[in-house]
Amino acid sequence: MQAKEVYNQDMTVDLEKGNCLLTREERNGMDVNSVTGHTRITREGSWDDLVSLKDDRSHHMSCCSSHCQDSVAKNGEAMSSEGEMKAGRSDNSVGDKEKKKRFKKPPRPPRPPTTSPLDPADQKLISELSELAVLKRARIERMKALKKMKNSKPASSIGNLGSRQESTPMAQAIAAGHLPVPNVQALAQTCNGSSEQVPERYIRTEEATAEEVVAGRAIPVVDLSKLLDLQWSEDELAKLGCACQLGFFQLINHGVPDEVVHNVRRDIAKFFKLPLEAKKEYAQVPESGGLQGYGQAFVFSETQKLDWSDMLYLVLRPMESRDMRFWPAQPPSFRNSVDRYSAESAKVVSSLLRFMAADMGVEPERLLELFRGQPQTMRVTYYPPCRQASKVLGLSPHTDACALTLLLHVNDVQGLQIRSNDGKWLNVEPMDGALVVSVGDLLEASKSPLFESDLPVNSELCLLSTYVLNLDERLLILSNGRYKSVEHRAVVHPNRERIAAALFHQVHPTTTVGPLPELVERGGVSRYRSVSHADFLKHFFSSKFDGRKSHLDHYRI
Ligand SMILES: O=C(O)CCC(=O)C(=O)O
Ligand SMILES: [Fe+2]
Repeated sequence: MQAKEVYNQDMTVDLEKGNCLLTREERNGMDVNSVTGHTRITREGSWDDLVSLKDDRSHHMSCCSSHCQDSVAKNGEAMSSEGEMKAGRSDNSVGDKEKKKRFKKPPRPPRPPTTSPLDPADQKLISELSELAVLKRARIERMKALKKMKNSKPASSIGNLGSRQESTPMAQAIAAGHLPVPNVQALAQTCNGSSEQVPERYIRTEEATAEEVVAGRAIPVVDLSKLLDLQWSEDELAKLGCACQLGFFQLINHGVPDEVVHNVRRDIAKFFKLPLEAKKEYAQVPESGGLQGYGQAFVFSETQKLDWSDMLYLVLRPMESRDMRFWPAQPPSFRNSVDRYSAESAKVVSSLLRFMAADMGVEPERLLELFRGQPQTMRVTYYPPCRQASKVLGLSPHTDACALTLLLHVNDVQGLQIRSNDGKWLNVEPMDGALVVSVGDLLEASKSPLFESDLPVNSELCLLSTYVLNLDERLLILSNGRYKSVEHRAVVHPNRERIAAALFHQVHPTTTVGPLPELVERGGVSRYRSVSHADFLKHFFSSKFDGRKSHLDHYRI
């Protein structure tokens, strides 16, 4: 069964075509952005907001406009030069208007009806020209942006990051200063196609071989359609509660349409198949220590061991935080596919949070308020095959510094492993049609001595849990002390590439994470220090992945 809800429409921007309509969706009192073929910009405000939103994005909208593509269809060269003219148009806008008045084009004669379509060779040529034109436009945009960045101060002045976004993941990563490292996909081609050994910096003998890996123990399965169905809801809620205590589960019947999943998988896979130079159009900007874009992250020293993977990291929500310079325009449907998947996933997360609130005995609306704007980022990780697969790691052990992660296996290659209580690694098999959900650091609570007893968990006990969020002076509990953020890592396959897309869901930037004073007052044990969400992210982005030690334990008292 699919989750169905009624939406009110407000505003839609089609990134591929540059059309702008108004759509707004509300779902159970919370903004939920969703599209069917369009990118939707959901804002509290009005048309004025829409106008001010145009700034950076307008380049992309115009460069990818249907008008532009039309020109390509007729003349590829004309397309690129028109694109370049557009780039410089703003300076001469008055003159242009005058010219337009004087040289008003006569109306086009009606097109004769065409019965015979172009032959396949012509069509292929047209589509190749169109792709080239889009690539060229993207390169121009990127060069302009780089130039702008070089001339401006590093960090806070990058792209469309304003002061309001100081605590976004992107801003934190910029402040952290990640070091650039070689492209692993290219390195893998060299190593796999010859007898060349994998460079020493990738050899992880101690982790990769010393710890035991067990297969065959499945993680829990939660059915969202059952949660939404009164007949099954109670039983399924109990399952969800248990699953969150374990920290990882497979979510089936999640309601994300098959077509949306299919498209995003297809386009992500296509992006990583592009030649290196084309992917680099969207590279991170090392000069500024940026995290967004194509590259790697979490490398802070020249001697640090490196992961056998490349990534594409994008801020997806709130929509005004998007920096389209880093969003691939190849394949042409990439942006639309990611946007639709982002919107559908945000809906899934809202549903899950409601049920989690019910499981914790917390008012759903108050919990959802912490997630307003639905902050969401995406890390797509590409793990090339490696002849010495057992000696490298695709992604070092870590916990996710967010509230909830939705992981999509872009292809069917297994590689995710989670740390079990006995310290062994468990393989997580991708399940057809499922999303892997994991509890992040923000939803974790330390084990309070109270919860080690057999007392039932209810809202009174929630007050005694150790991890809470303080929003605008009001204390709200995010976890009732039961949920767990589990350490996990990714291994690589000896002869198959693997791709996984993780969507991280954060709380609103103004939120403060910290222990509940009542806990201390009532003689409980406070296990974590209070910290602003901004500092929480800052620390996450400035430490290398090192299991739980790297981040969550930093806040333990
Ligand atoms: O590739 C995977 O399966 C895991 C990815 C992951 O843990 C992450 O991106 O945080
Ligand atoms: Fe992760």
